[in-house]
Amino acid sequence: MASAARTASRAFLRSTPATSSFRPAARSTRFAIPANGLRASPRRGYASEAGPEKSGSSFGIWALGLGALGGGAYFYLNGDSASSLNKPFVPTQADYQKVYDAVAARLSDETDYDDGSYGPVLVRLAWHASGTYDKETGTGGSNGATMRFAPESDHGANAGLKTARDFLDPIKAQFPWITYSDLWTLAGACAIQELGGPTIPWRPGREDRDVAACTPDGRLPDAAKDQRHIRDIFSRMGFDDREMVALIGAHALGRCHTDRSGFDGPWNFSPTVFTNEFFRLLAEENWIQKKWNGPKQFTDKSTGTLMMLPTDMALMKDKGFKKHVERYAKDSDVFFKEFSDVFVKLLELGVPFKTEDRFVFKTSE
Ligand code: HEM
Repeated sequence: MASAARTASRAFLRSTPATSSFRPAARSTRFAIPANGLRASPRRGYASEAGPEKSGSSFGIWALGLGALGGGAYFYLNGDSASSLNKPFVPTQADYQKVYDAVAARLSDETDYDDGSYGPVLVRLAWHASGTYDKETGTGGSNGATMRFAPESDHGANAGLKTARDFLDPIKAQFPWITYSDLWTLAGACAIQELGGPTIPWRPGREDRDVAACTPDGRLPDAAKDQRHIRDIFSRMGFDDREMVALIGAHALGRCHTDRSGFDGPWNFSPTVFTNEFFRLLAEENWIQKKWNGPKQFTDKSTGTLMMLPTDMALMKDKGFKKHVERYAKDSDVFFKEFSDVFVKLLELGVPFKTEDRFVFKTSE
């Protein structure tokens, strides 16, 4: 069970600040909130829960009206249990919450993997799907889910992500109306929330694209490099120093695998709980180069069981980055807030949304 994994993992925490369990008060609301962060009235915006299934013969007019309004309606003509044959299916916030719940349930059921959760690899899938964005050309980003296809699936940086894609296949089969690109990003938001992180307001609207939209290799960061490389890669996506550091704080979750990246080990003692431990350890531990027959990485002097990548260490070498590492190490609430904002931005890069409203999913108990 994910909650059991969480409990076990929390026991590993050495000195997580009390504030690390911070959750914004809005996390349990099911209301849509607009992109500017202000709360909107319930059921406003993207799609009404009173869907067209109920409108019978007026469907044609209804659908035309929706199209004219650019309402982002989806038409799913076969197979969903909720919609009878040949009637359109327009997903509502409640439908996306069902997808969220199914991902959360699967996370909670499938604990016989890595440190007890597929959550970290789902976060990495959402990030690698989105982090190919190039603001100059408008190419890449989460719109398209082109990592389903070679050559993108075979890019070195994406090694191991088939595990995450396969994990989501039964969810896609259960909710065939959702696009892969919406599903992968929704699952990333779900994993952050379910692993104790901040709420990640999310909105639908991504469309799957074909193999022709695959991005060229080399758009994702190379962990062996330095701060210049981090700035090159992340400013191509449109992020500033503060946002770059906040995003890399996702290394609170998961671990490196020798058969994927070549690197080895977790960044902290609670790899299935979202915390600011990555920053605290980066700022406070004594990190030494690991002696091994593998790529250059660093290990903590105290226990020799944790790891940092060269790019993680670069965050402490660079003045512009270091001040944010120290801010986040000191204040978990600030990290949670700024991570949420920038993760939302990452998942939305280059997506031609038709709605301003975002959903805040209810986290499982
Ligand atoms: C300089 C930027 C970054 C570099 C060089 C980098 C590199 C890596 C590497 C080498 C791994 C290990 C992969 C494996 O062996 O399984 C990894 C894992 C991971 N990364 Fe990053 N990463 C970066 C930024 C990010 C960002 C921005 C996020 C999310 C917002 C992220 C989330 C993760 C997660 C959650 C894992 C753990 C996956 C697992 O446990 O399977 N990373 N990263």
